[in-house]
Amino acid sequence: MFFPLFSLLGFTFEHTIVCDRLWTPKGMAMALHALPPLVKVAVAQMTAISDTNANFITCARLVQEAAAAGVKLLSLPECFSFIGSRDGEALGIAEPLTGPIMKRYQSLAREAGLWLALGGFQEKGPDDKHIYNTHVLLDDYGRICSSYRKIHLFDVDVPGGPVLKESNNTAPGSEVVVANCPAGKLGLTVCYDLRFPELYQRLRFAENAEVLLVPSAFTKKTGEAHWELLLRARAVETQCYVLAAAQAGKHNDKRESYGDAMIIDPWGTVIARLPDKLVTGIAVAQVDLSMLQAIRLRMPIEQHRRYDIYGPSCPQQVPSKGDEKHSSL
Ligand SMILES: O=C(O)CNC(=O)[C@H](CS)NC(=O)CCC(=O)C(=O)O
Repeated sequence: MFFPLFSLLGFTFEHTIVCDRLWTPKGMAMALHALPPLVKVAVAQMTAISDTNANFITCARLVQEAAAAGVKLLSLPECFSFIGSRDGEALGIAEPLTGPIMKRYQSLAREAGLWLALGGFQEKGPDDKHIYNTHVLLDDYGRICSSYRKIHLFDVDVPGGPVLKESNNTAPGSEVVVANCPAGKLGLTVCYDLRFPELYQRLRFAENAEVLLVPSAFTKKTGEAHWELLLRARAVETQCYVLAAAQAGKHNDKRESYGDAMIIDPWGTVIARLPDKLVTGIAVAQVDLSMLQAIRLRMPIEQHRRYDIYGPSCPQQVPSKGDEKHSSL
């Protein structure tokens, strides 16, 4: 009974839920407010190289394309500004967030009038040997709203693929970051973070995120095996939208990324993806927060959690009594 009903996602389903909500006191209160508007969002796919200017030109084109399509939030992939061909090359181009590279992207967001999530910027690090891999959110005036420094570094000997040791040149961040934007409450993450569900659990169940950003530069090998699987799992288990911008194709002789940028809804359905895994472009979809709320209301996994048995994956997850943040709709 339950699942066939759920499979009717769409206007009919949404309408049913909206009516259902009216029967609860909170639903009544909600009915007095307008439903959350549908907001167009997009993810970008590109092949960054070791030339910040060339990459900027590509990003500017994608931003203009997004603005022309009425997009309010565009997510650019990890390393949108630079992918080096030698180990440690990124150290040479790293800048503080107040530097000229960031200024150019700020102008881009302001001129296009859209929010721009810069999925992994080479931010000058704590010492000469390390950068931060920083996800920066710009608003539609080009102001820096939030920044998140990648906390899980990719030190992996990929089976059948390259050995990468991100921590050689990158220092990890230490904070979980959420930020409000017109598309909802964003959870900022980067690439390899995707493999650590505890972070996403915290973003949803402690920080109340609604849209998870996972800008990436996945390796070809691991992308083939895990990319879509992990993204859809994160969407389903958090009941969030997932925006996954991606690097794609050959950056240089040694480095190749998987591509397949996509947008997933809170039911786990891929609602937009680049038609070709290797093409440069954007994929556009609408974020519908009333649909997200409907799913959370009908399947209240937030209330069904048994922290008393298996413990929280982070202490912040345990709701304190009367904490509004943790109550369902
Ligand atoms: O090194 C740079 O230039 C920028 N950083 C990256 O591209 C990072 C670290 S090497 N890549 C990943 O995290 C891939 C994760 C991945 O592929 C997986 O989890 O399977």
